[in-house]
Amino acid sequence: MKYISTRTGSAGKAAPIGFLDAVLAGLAPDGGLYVPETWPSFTADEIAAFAGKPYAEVAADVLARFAGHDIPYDALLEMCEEAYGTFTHAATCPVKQLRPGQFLLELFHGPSLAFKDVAMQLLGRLYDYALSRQNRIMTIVCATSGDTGGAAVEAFRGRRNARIVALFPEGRISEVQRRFMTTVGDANVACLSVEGTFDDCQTIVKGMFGDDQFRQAVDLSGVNSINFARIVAQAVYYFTAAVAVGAPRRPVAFTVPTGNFGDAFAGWVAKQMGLPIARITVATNSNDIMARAFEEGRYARGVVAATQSPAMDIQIASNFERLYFEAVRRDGVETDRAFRAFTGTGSLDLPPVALTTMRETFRGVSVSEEDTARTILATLNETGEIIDPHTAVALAAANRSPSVGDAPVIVLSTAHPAKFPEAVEAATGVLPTVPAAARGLAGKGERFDRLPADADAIKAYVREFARR
Ligand SMILES: Cc1ncc(COP(=O)(O)O)c(C=O)c1O
Ligand SMILES: N[C@@H](CCOP(=O)(O)O)C(=O)O
Repeated sequence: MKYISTRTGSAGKAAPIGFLDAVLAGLAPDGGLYVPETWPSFTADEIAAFAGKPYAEVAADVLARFAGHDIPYDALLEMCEEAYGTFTHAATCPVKQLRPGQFLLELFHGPSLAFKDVAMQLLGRLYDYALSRQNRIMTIVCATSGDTGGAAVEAFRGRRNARIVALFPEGRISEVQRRFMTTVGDANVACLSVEGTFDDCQTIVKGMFGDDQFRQAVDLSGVNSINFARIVAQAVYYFTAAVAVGAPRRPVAFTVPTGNFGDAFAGWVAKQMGLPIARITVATNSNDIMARAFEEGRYARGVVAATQSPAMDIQIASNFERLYFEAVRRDGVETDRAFRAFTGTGSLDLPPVALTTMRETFRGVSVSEEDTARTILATLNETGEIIDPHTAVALAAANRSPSVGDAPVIVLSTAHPAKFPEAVEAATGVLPTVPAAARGLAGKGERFDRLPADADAIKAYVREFARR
């Protein structure tokens, strides 16, 4: 299995590469994102056979379709078993019924209490596998609106073959999110509070990949959802959840709280692989670029607003480029043109045929702050569940969306409410119970630096860190 860039055929000319090379590369040298040359698939019988299997086995089966000959199956299975052994729930990502036909997929039982752990715990092990064989130490730089950073720090802290720098937007993430990153003492971890938005951090990280000299000097890698392994690992829970509620015998629908569009795109990947997904509802807060794109046919950047679901305060959704590439029939030259134009003007009109293709799977719903808070309260009153504000955005969107036939709706619950105690308390008057992973964070000393959103200053910081 080879991987190509979404800008394949453009002047940048990125050559097809294998799975592990694509994992370590982050962004392609032409600025595009890696996708497999063809999408592998499962038969309905193979999908049905996932029912009742341990999560780690399903993960290894899905990953094996993408890893090709790069990693033997036994090694993959061992990595998956180790990765999901760090989760505190026996089912790893359990499905819980909320109401008739409506389910929550709990993705927050990992070490940093957010869905990012599902992929990141695996990535830590994939990097070890690849880099120890190459006797190489890479520098990972990740941009975070709160959760990717904590999960990445948890996954890579103390590893010999990687060092990690997490950039987070100053004052725009919750205290618990920040402490998951800043309270670890490991020498291979650095955290940087950036005076800007998540979009500023993400643009700076992408710019680093475009700077050949810098990329080589620090041996740069990226674990944001630009990394294709993140997407594959996140596709796994679409299979396990769908099978738990009756797929492939019947189609299912998903509602996904969305920022960078990695998680929703992972659902699209599962559909490509044969999972009968009737619809993926993309739920956003008031940073609604993705909801507007599907509803209005125009992908247009707005100004980032701070909300009670801060991890979704994003106005440039990296993974939309992967969907666009597919919707324009894998025309890399057109994708390159479109996303260069978007970078320049901040807006992109979707070609009608591409929009029609996207709407075969996706619809967008934007949810207000009031509706988010109301949903947290109503869910507690009606079901006894305390949900976090990101999950509430998705649940509010699901409650507002017409059903697709009798397809059950699975709402992705992407973070533990204890990561956002202020928002939960404001909505309900109740503080969520703090799980063991977050206990004691408040009493630990923090270690982070501060810089303006200046690419050169941040590159100099990363260079210095990589030299240590
Ligand atoms: C808790 C939570 N929910 C939802 C999202 C949005 O996911 P994505 O960026 O994959 O769209 C994020 C950030 O990625 C998050 O941290
Ligand atoms: N919401 C994310 C933003 C980065 O998303 P990623 O999936 O591309 O890593 C966060 O919490 O950091």
